[in-house]
Amino acid sequence: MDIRLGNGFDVHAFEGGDHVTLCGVRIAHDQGLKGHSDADVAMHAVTDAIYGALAMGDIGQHFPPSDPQWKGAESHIFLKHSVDLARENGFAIGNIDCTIICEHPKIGPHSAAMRTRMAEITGIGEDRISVKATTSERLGFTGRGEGIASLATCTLVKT
Ligand SMILES: Nc1ccn([C@@H]2O[C@H](COP(=O)(O)O)[C@@H](O)[C@H]2O)c(=O)n1
Ligand SMILES: C[C@@]1(CO)OP(=O)(O)OP(=O)(O)OC[C@H]1O
Repeated sequence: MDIRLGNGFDVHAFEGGDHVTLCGVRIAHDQGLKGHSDADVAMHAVTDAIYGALAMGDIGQHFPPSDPQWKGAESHIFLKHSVDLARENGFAIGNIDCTIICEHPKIGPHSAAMRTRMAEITGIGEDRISVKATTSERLGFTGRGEGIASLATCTLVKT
């Protein structure tokens, strides 16, 4: 069986605002995330994990931050592109595991909605999608509340 493993990592800084979007779910917050797109740091990490498993570059190569077309874009566009690319190359997504690193907002109350939204976009079952969170114990840039980091892993299985 041909199984591919991919990983992704992304960081976005906080700026002024009243919400963040994580895994496609809008969460009210006293700050927003800075980015060319909607700055969905978690969905970007998942997207990069899929590109990584395919050995087909990264999100910035497919959607350059210099391209005004992607200004304010919703990140489901990027995730869907990576999923379509996987299918076109004969792969199905086995599973996705995403970790969000921040002190605030608390992710736990939103993780079910995040899994549901990612299942809608990827077309795989929620039982194959994990969204977890951790603080960094107040250490480093996430610990100081300067931004949010996210890690993701995925497997692709040859169909
Ligand atoms: N932004 C966050 C961070 C953490 N959680 C949940 O709290 C648990 C404990 O976090 P520690 O960093 O102290 O290990 C963690 O396992 C998550 O369940 C969260 O929901 N949102
Ligand atoms: C997503 C893109 C789209 O222009 O912009 P950003 O929202 O800044 O996000 P980043 O994680 O820096 O990835 C680069 C770009 O592909």
